[in-house]
Amino acid sequence: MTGFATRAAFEAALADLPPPDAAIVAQARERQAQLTKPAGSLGRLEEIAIFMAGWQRRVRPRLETVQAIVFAGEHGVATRGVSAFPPEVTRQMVANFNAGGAAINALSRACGAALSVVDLTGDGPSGDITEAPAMDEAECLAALSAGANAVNTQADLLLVGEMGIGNTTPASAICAQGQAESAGAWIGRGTGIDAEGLNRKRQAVDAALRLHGPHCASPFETLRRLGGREIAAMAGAILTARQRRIPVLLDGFICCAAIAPLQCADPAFTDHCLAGHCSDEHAHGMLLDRLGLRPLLRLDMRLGEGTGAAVAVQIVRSALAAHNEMATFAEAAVSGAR
Ligand SMILES: Cc1cc2ncn([C@H]3O[C@H](COP(=O)(O)O)[C@@H](O)[C@H]3O)c2cc1C
Ligand SMILES: O=C(O)c1cccnc1
Repeated sequence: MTGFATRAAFEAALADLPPPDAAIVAQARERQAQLTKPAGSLGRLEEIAIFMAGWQRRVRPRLETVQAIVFAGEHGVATRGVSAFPPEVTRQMVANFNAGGAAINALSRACGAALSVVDLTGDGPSGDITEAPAMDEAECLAALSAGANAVNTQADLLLVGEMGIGNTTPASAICAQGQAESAGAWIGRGTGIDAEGLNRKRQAVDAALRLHGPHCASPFETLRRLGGREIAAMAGAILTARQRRIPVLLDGFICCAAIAPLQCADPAFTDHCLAGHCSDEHAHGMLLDRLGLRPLLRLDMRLGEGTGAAVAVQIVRSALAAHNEMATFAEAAVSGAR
C-alpha cells in the first residue's frame, strides 16, 4: 500500500518534487531543431513534445498508456442550495460512469484513454464547510491516498477529473483562501445556478473562509478544511504522478483548484502539468494564470469529469506524432535556413 500514511509523509512528498530530465529536454529540443520545418513553426506542439520527453525521460516520448481517473465524492454543503442539481446525482453519475454512458466514458474512448472510476461516495458526504472541516485528519489522508493508489505507475500520461454535486463551492473557497481578490471573484455558476443560488454560494464561501481561513496555514489544512474527498484525491493523484515523473493533463476549475494549495507551497508544483482547457466556469482563467499555465483548448466546456483533458489528449498525440515521425533535414536531404 502506497499513499500518504501521515500528514508528514504528504508534506515530505511536496518538499521533494523531482524535476524533468534536463539532458533529455536538451536532446528533444535539438531534435525539434533538425526536423524539416522552419524553427518554431509548429508552435506550442514543439513545446508539448519537449515537455513530454523531459518527464517521460524519452527523447521520443510515447502515448501508449493514457490513464483517465474520475474521482467522485459527496459534499455536505450541497444541501445548502449551491448547485442546480440535487446531491443524489453524484451517486447516480457513478453508476453511469460504471455503465459507460457518461461524457468522460465517450471521450476517454475517443482519445484512447483507459478510464478508472474511483468512488469515494461510500465514505459519506464530506463535512459542510460552512460549519465544520470537510474532513478530519484520517479522512483527508485516506482521500489523498485513494488518489495516490489510483495512479497507474506505468501510465505515459495521466488525466484527472471529478464528479461531486456542489463541488464548485469548495473549489471556490480553496481558490479564495489567502488571496487578495474578494471571495466573490472566485465564484461561478457551476452546473448553471441562478442569481439567488449564486448569492447562496457566495455566502457559503464567505462563511467557510471566516470559519477556516485563519487555520489554513498549510496545503494539507486547506484541503482538509475547505476541500472534499474527491478534491483531496485529485491532489494526491497529481502529487503521486509528480513523484513518478508522469506528466498530467489537468481538466477544469475543480481539478485545478485541488492543486492550488500545493502550488502555493511550491511554485514549481505545476511543472509536470499541462492545462487541457480553460473551462467556462468564471474563475478558471484567473486560476490558470495563478498556476502559471496556458490552456491548450478553449471550447466553452464546463462539465468536469476530466472531459476537457480527454479532448486535449488529441493535441498531445499530434505533438508527439510530428516530433517522433518527421524526417530531419539530413534524412530528407532538404536544405536548412540561409
Ligand atoms: C448530470 C451531471 C453530470 C456532471 N458531470 C460533471 N458535473 C459537474 O458538476 C458538478 C459541479 O457543479 P455544482 O457545484 O454546480 O454542483 C460536479 O459534479 C462536476 O463534476 C456534472 C453535473 C451534473 C448535473
Ligand atoms: O470547470 C469545470 O470543470 C466545471 C465547471 C462547472 C461544473 N463542473 C465542472
